[in-house]
Amino acid sequence: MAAAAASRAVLVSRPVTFVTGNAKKLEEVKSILGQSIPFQSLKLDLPELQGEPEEISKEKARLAAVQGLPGIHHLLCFFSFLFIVLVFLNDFIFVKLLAGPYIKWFLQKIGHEGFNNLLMAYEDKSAYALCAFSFALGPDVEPVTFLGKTPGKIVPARGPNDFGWDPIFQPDGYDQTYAEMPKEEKNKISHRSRALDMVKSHFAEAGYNFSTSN
Ligand SMILES: O=c1nc[nH]c2c1ncn2[C@H]1C[C@H](O)[C@@H](COP(=O)(O)OP(=O)(O)OP(=O)(O)O)O1
Ligand SMILES: [Mg+2]
Repeated sequence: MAAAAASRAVLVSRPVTFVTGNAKKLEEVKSILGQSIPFQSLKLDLPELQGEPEEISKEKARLAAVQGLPGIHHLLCFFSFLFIVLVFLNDFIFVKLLAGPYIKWFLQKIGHEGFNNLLMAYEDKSAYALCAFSFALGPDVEPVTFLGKTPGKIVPARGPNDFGWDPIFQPDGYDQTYAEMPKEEKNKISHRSRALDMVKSHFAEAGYNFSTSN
């Protein structure tokens, strides 16, 4: 009883460590979470892995726990991984492999226009934005993963060009791209906020009462 209370006290007195090198992601996480989960950020140079989103996310969390938090098992470690996957009725495999985990390189190499050109041959421009958070309690604990998804389509770039593929992604039910939307609006419906909702529920169910820490 006392031991359980003690270990919980350790948990609640530690902020979650959110591992990312991307300032824009961090900015969004800050405004989505507000005061609900105290966190600190850590920039680690992790390999950009390939494979299925959930597996990539889990493996990166595991690597972060080993690399960034050696021996500190009770510190919470978090990793975010996000990408966009284009889905076409008949070309699912092709397009999924084309973008998805490789979105970062695609953007660097071909840009927004290149993406649109690539899709010129297809009538269906549907896409979805996916966010995966994996939460590792330590290097030897299997990480838990939370996925958030927002469906939409790829359009010619509109809006400020200050965050990745925001200008070419228009969520379903909106006539603005992510980039054109006010930040609060994007944060209400984004893949990232949907994944963070699940993270919050998980912490609430597990009884981590972060608000009473420190
Ligand atoms: O909401 C978003 N709206 C627009 N673009 C976005 C979003 N979220 C990620 N992105 C971009 C950043 C990067 O070009 C690629 C994901 O790659 P990804 O490895 O997850 O990001 P990153 O390397 O910049 O940061 P990290 O240190 O967390 O790995 O999609
Ligand atoms: Mg990355």
